[in-house]
Amino acid sequence: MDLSISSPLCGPSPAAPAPAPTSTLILYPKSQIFRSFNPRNSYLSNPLLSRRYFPIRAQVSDPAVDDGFVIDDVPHLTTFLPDLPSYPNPLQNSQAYAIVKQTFVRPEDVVAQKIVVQRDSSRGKHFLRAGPREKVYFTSEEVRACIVTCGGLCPGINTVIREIVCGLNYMYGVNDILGIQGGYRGFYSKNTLTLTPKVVNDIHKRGGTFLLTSRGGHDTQKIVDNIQDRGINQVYIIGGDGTQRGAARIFEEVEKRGLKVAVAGIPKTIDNDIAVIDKSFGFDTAVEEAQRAINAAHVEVESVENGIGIVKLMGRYSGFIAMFATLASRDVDCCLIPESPFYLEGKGGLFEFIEERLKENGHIVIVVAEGAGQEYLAQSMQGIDEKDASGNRLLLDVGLWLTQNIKDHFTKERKMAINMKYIDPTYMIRAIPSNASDNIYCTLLAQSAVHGAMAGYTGFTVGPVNSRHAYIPISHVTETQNTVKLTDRMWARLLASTNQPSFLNCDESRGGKVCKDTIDLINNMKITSI
Ligand SMILES: Nc1ncnc2c1ncn2[C@@H]1O[C@H](COP(=O)(O)OP(=O)(O)OP(=O)(O)O)[C@@H](O)[C@H]1O
Ligand SMILES: O=P(O)(O)OC[C@H]1O[C@](O)(CO)[C@@H](O)[C@@H]1O
Ligand SMILES: [Mg+2]
Repeated sequence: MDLSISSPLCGPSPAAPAPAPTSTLILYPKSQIFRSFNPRNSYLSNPLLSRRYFPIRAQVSDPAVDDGFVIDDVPHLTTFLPDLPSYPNPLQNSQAYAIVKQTFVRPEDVVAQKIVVQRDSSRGKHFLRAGPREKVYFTSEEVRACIVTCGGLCPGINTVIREIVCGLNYMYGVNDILGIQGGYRGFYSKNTLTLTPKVVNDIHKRGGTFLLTSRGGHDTQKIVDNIQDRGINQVYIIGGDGTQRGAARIFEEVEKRGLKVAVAGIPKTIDNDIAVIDKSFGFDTAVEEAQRAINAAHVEVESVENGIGIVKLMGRYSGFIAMFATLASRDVDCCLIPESPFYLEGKGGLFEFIEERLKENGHIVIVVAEGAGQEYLAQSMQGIDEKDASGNRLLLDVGLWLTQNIKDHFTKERKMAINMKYIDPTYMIRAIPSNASDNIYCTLLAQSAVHGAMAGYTGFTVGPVNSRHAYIPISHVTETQNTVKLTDRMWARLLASTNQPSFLNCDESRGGKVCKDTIDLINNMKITSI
């Protein structure tokens, strides 16, 4: 099979290398795009304009080729429906876009994942820039779109719903939009809602999700059967890492059945545990709301003698909310997160630190992410191995455990009078409407998703990469979870701001196993000093 490509843009390219077992890499002259494509569609007129390749993760196989410019491309409907007609984007007649210098994103516009580079560093991974394209693959009349929200709540979900509806209607003249109620199971167990700009007009002022949500219930076959039976051809899926994994299953089944259905994922989670994107929507609102709880705790404990305030925040596996809320507040003496084990007893332990702070300031505020210390708790509590309907581990309540242990230690062992205040605002910080900046973020996300689906992209998650919205292959968003890196400067900033113990120099007698895991982790990162 002749894999050489003649591309008018850059002249005859060097013969492509022998095809790799899974995908073939086409090497273009310097600074051109490296793409991989499925040998099935080996003919490419001009890869910058043609969509006829199967974009799998591109990898540069020949370091001699130079700058390692790689695109992590997203699937397009014409990948498996090669004869789909395209149409001029109606935005070219839109008065709103009339004076925009460059209305449409060019096919070669990409967003770099790495922006801190050295002169000779590899250019690395790039994603397609989000935004309207010159050509669309749906007429306004043929679009039958649906929106579904899954998983835990997060500020801004209703704004995303609203802006998908308004974006489809105002920008693309789409009038047939369905709301799937109650998460994934709603596809096959609930009636749909008809969504119009009027119906969703003010939902962004309320927290929660206008469409209801759920966990569990993802039955790919039943969901795609329902999409097919209802004649739905655009699916907007708002949810976290679990939801995006479900969206990837739906995309794969749609492609297997050869259906003209664009599947667009919009990442959502209060925990900010989704990889690749800068941060998830609603996160800033949640951090802002957490300030109220931390401030209340600080006021309470500084008004009494030996006041000990504990505030538990969301964060099942990732401690971003606790970390950023601590950094924003500056009234926090110690921040405990799932990624950084801690221990209570003995030298360097939490009890020792609390006593020092009480002597020094007369009060202390501790912020703890709900997922912190779970292994440690399990050693002293009847560990539960229960999971929620989606398979997420159910947590032991670290807030109450910590409160009880601190109270016992100081009143019974140290015979010290303390004033303990425990505040648990977890659900309060995720059930509120999004703030102004998150509302704007949600609007950009929704519009990017609409532009992408109308342009025929599918199997993508949309989100900001270095502040520029991009289309990311869903599978790459769910490959890893976004967690706080103890070796990052941000965590160092936190430790410097609270001056809390690092809890890394402990021995076997005091939960040494937990700390040993951390030391192993740090050693594996080849960190020479703590
Ligand atoms: N691996 C998977 N494959 C298919 N569907 C999945 C998968 N993981 C989760 N889901 C489905 O996605 C939906 C939401 O998942 P989950 O409850 O884990 O919340 P989430 O999307 O991770 O959001 P959050 O973390 O913010 O609560 C559920 O309906 C669940 O059944
Ligand atoms: O929404 P549920 O089922 O109560 O689960 C709570 C979990 O959801 C999240 O808010 C998001 O995953 C976690 O922070 C929290 O642990
Ligand atoms: Mg999740």
